[in-house]
Amino acid sequence: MAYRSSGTLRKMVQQVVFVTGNARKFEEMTQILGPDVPFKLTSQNIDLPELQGDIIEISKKKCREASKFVKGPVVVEDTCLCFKSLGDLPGPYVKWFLAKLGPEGLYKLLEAWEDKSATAVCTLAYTEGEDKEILIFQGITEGVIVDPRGPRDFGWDPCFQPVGYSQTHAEMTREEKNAISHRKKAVLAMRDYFLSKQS
Ligand SMILES: O=P(O)(O)OP(=O)(O)OP(=O)(O)OC[C@H]1O[C@@H](n2cnc3c(O)ncnc32)[C@H](O)[C@@H]1O
Ligand SMILES: [Mg+2]
Repeated sequence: MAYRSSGTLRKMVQQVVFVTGNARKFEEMTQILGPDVPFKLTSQNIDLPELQGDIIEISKKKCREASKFVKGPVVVEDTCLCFKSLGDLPGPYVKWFLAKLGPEGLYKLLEAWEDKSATAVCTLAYTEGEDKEILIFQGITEGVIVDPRGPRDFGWDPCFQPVGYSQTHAEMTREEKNAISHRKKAVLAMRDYFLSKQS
């Protein structure tokens, strides 16, 4: 626990460690949460295994692994990109597809398919400790896979264009992406959980 000064009151603030090897995830999560958060978020870079299975199962196992290293409240995130025409693949395996094919290759995977729709799914798994329950918070954004446009500094952002927008995630400013993203929805669900615990 940490103490935070709030006016004349001193409130107990829970420390939560975000275990991730991806600095951009932490950066976005911090920006989405803003300054007034019901917990204090720090990050720890531990190389967790890339697991197989469905997304909830993967996220829970990942959280349990992380909780063995962090003695206290911990959160992990797993992000999927699911192509409707491909039966939701690459899904949780998008990291490897992206590493081998790049955003162009992801777009080309759908060349033969008329339906280019895709779902970005952000799953947060949180636990208070190694032997405690794991809670899941999920955020989903619908989009289409397009010929990549915009900067290449974060994952598959250049080839993901959210429904209702003419820009890819990569072409948006960070604020624009954070205002609508899969990550925003999951992070705010987690924040709401902490707020509800406080009241
Ligand atoms: O240590 P962890 O948190 O697992 O970080 P990671 O980079 O391995 O992340 P994942 O296992 O969740 O794999 C998701 C892949 O999708 C990428 N990715 C995650 N969130 C993204 C986002 O909002 N926009 C674009 N690409 C994203 C990420 O760079 C990975 O290549
Ligand atoms: Mg990973």
